[in-house]
Order: sequence, then C-alpha cells, then structure tokens
Amino acid sequence: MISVENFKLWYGDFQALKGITLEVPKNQVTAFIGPSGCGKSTLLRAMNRMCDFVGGVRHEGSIAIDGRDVFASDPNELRVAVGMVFQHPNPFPLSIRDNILYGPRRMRRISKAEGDEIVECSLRDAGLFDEVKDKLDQSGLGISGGQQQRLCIARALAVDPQVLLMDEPTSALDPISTGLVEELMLSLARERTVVVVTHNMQQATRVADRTAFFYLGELVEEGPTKRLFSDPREQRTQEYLTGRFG
Ligand SMILES: Nc1ncnc2c1ncn2[C@@H]1O[C@H](COP(=O)(O)OP(=O)(O)OP(=O)(O)O)[C@@H](O)[C@H]1O
Repeated sequence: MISVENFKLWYGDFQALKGITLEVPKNQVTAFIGPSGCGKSTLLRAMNRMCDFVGGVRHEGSIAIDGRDVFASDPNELRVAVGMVFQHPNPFPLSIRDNILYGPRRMRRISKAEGDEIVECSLRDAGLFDEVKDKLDQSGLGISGGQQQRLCIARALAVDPQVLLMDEPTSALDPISTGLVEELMLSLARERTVVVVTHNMQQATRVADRTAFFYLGELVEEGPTKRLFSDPREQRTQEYLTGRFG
C-alpha cells in the first residue's frame, strides 16, 4: 500500500532520514517505534506531505501510495486519501457536525440529508456517535479530551481516506480513552491502512500487525510485531526493547 524507497530527508543541513526502504501493507496496522528524534514523525509526515509546510526541507528517494508517487500528486487530493490524526486533539472551533463536514464540504456541495448521513457514519466509525448524538450542534471543543480525539478521527474518516496516519494519538489521553482509540485502530484497519507512531511499546504489541524500529534516522528492523518483540534480529532493536537505551 505504501512503498518507501531509499527515502532521505534533510531539514536544512541536518539529515533526519537516511535512506529508508519500507513496505507498509494494506489494511493492517503498522507501528513506528524508536527513541525520541529518530525520525518516526518525519517519515509519517512525509507520507501525506505535511513536510511541505516546513521551510528548508529537501528529500530524495520515493514514497508511493497505491502505486502513486506522493510528491507528484496534488497535495490536497493526497491529504484526502491519506488522513492524519495528531498527538493533541485539535477540533476546529466549530460545532461537532461542522467539524465532521469540514472536509466533505471543501470537496463538493453536501445536501442536508447527505450531511446527516456522513456525520452519523463517521461518528459511528469513530465509536463516538452515542456519546454526542444529542449535541451535534454544540462546539467540538466542549467535550472531553478523549472524545475530542475520537472527533478528530471521525473528521479524518469523513472524507473516506484509504490511509490513516496517527502520530502518538493516545499520548495525551487517559487509559480508558486510550483503550477506545486502540480498539478503533483495530476496527479501522479492516478497511483502511493505519500507520501509528507510538512511544508505548505495549500499545504496539496490542494494535500493530507489523512494527518498524527506527534509530538515528535509519530503519533498523521491520517485521511482524510478535516476531520483532520476541525475536529481534538486530542487536539495537533488542537493546531498545529491553530498555537499554532510549
Ligand atoms: N521542523 C524541523 N526543523 C529542524 N529539525 C527538525 C524539524 N522537525 C524535526 N526535526 C529533527 O529531525 C529529527 C527527527 O525528528 P522527528 O520528530 O521525526 O523524530 P521522532 O522520532 O518522531 O521523535 P519524537 O518521538 O520525539 O516525536 C530530530 O532530530 C528533530 O530534532
């Protein structure tokens, strides 16, 4: 689904990614793990060209999603197909309904009936509908942090992305909300490809089919999560997993 080939990225003179080659399979959850600053978020953000917003960024190599070179794609179309959820919930200062319909309305005219359907489906897919169905016209900022994060996931789902990129999506959440978002990742991956950056190794073992371990801008090792955790092939992976650094 996502094919990364010898991808290198520099912020000015600093090389943050040093030739990453990785295949992310379709309709699975892939976790990126590794110590702070090793380039996980940089690679995630390159996948939907969020890196375009940073001045002085240069890259080489390629990233293709479903066979299409992301850097040759229209960035707005790309970000519809490849949604993103961030560490801190960031609902727009709009009603819950208008948060969900923000993306679809930028693409086309949405009738009231169609809008209602998109709102309900997206909120159901994000496991939030029952909790907010009576307050759809209230502000998206007026719900709990965990609900806000699921609202942001619903907002990302409203444009029906093929890929959902999640950058430490539970690090600001309590354990119950974390559990809900993890269940969500598993159910979303039935129809979508999910890539999640996480510092929580238990989370990787709970949700990810495959895990990729990064260190100092390199991909050290990637494989089925169970195998990577139980039988890492590289010494650096083993040392990281056993807490010897990072
Ligand atoms: N906008 C930027 N300008 C300059 N350097 C940056 C920028 N963003 C990230 N970097 C640097 O690139 C490297 C990789 O950062 P990145 O955020 O991708 O790491 P990470 O593995 O996601 O870290 P964390 O787990 O702490 O979020 C780091 O050394 C970081 O300081």
